[in-house]
Amino acid sequence: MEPSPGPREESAIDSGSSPHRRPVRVEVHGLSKSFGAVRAVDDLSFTVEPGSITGFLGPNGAGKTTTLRMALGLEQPDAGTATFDGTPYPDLPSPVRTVGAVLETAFHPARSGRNHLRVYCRAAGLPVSRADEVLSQVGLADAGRRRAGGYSLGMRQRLALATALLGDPAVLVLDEPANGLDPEGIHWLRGFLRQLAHTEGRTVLVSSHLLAEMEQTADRVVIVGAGRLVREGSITELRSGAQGSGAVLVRSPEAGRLTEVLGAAGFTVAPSEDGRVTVTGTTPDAVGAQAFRAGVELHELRAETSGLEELYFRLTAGQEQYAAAEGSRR
Ligand SMILES: Nc1ncnc2c1ncn2[C@@H]1O[C@H](COP(=O)(O)OP(=O)(O)OP(=O)(O)O)[C@@H](O)[C@H]1O
Repeated sequence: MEPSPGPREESAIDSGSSPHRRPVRVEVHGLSKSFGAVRAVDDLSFTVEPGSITGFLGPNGAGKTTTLRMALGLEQPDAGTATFDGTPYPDLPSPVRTVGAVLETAFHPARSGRNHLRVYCRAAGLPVSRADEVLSQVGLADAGRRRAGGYSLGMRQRLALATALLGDPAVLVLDEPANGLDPEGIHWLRGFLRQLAHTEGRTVLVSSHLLAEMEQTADRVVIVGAGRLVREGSITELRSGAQGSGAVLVRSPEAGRLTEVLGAAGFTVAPSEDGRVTVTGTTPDAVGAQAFRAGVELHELRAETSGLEELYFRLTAGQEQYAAAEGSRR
């Protein structure tokens, strides 16, 4: 958890639908960062829209944390910008009210969760009454008075979320918030993030290296590998291959001619012996249109639906980066 001190403001904040909170769009443009020979983030651009959950997906070492740290002004980029409605984090007039972040969870073990939050309130110039409000928001109203050192991992994650929510921010940036949560905790987190994004209209950016988790939580995903953008789009688009992300499976009694027609039209075609043809980098609509134009009979035409996990691995294959001394960084 990173402190995000802002200017002193003592006005009251309501959770839920605060009048001061307006939708904020996050824009990352051409962001790059190297650590020695490691290009952690490489000319990365994407956007995060209000009212939805965007999953920031990539294998270990893909550059997710570095990107989030740069967006929050904790790391200086070599090039590029990350802005919140056009303003970089360090220039926001009231950062704590605009962006809440959970990057790593560190608490003073002897301090109660409530005290931890009250310290943050004072540092950020927020009314200390916010501590109790956010504790009940994350379901820690009772546990808030106990020592944070005795909290379970799930409770720590909730406390971290509560800290991020103190300023009732329009944007939430969460780095692997489901790490170590049990299935019940993950279920709770999913519902909570949906409430924040879909009901309250906040902009939610959540990083993860697990596609399965994001598939159930996120509306959109930004997939990175080796610091570069490999795919950006909605889960539905990814799943259906509507953006040309997946493979299209076609079956035809004229597979040979179909292969020729599609090949001539510039598609990447892989015929198999049983009359099936796999076309990559396109959509069922485009393949169907070509076949129709050429008068080729089709018996089956569908997006490869089972392959989201496979697609993710394919997109990010071999793109993990491992630092020479992984344990010694940061
Ligand atoms: N402070 C640093 N010094 C040196 N190398 C770093 C530093 N921070 C990150 N790196 C390297 O940059 C690359 C990207 O790391 P980063 O932590 O951003 O990836 P990530 O996608 O968040 O991975 P993970 O899911 O493992 O947290 C890795 O090779 C990492 O070792």
